[in-house]
Amino acid sequence: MILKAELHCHIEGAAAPELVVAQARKYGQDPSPYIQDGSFVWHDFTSFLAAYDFASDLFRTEEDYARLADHYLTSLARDGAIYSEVFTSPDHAKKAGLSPKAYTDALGEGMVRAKAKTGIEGRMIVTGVRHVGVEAIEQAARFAARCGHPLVTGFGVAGDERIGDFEDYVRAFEIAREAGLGITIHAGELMGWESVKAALDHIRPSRIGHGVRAIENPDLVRRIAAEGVVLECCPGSNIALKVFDSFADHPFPALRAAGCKVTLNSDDPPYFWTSLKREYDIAAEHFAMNDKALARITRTAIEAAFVDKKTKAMLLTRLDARVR
Ligand SMILES: Nc1ncnc2[nH]cnc12
Ligand SMILES: [Zn+2]
Repeated sequence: MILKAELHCHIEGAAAPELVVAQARKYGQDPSPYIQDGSFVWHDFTSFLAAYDFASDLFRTEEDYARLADHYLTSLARDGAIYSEVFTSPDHAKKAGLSPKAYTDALGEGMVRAKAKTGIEGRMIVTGVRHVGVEAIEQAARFAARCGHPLVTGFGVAGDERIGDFEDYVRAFEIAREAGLGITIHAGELMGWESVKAALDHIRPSRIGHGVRAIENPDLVRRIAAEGVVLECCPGSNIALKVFDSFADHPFPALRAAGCKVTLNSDDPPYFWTSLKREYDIAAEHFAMNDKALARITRTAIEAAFVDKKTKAMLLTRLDARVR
């Protein structure tokens, strides 16, 4: 099995429908508007967010979150992943009455449990959510900067890209950068190349969440390649959300051929009927990538990981031992 690494997965969005149904039962909620026949139901980005928020609101206690992280990382490890970064969302936990610290500690506990069973290394990227607002994003950055949790190594912004301006997030990212956190921001998913350019100009991230619509501007593609910005690509998500019509139309191969650093990620796997393993399978089937090329994708992800040098070296050694 090819060893894998993931940089872009929202932990609330990784909750399998069976787990969400069990949580709904636990809290006396009816999941049927959002889950039917064991599958999430939505039809566009707005209704996807509604299903996502419904499911997220069913994780309320520390044990709920510990189990969620343990469940997801353990399943990733079974699919050959040796490293996982997940986006965390203190705003979701706050709604359930859990402090950002209790929420983060709980997810960290789940990661420790998964590592004990499988060896998978996990890290957390605290995210602010665009459609919650600028003040909440800055609060999330301040929390990320001062929480001191050893597994919190990054800060990012996700949410509805159609809302808000990149300039508005500069302060939040400065707080995070000053604290030594890795920086990534969603751009070029729901919006076009201008959004990716604005993210680069204003936020100066080392990685972009998605970024795939940079393909609309060849100068921008050249800039991404020249600056070595890493793209957290999520092809299965993009097709499910109709960002592109089909895998044949997906720019992953073109971006890679242009010298951009690309990685493979699942985003919100059960919502998009995917998994990290399926993303690698998609790349093999639709982008004609052989095992060696896929191992190079894993290497790119580990090299771009928000993780200490010693752990990074250990992960690369594990990868190289398998590739040889
Ligand atoms: N695909 C996505 N884009 C933006 N924000 C998200 N939050 C969860 N999934 C997301
Ligand atoms: Zn995402």
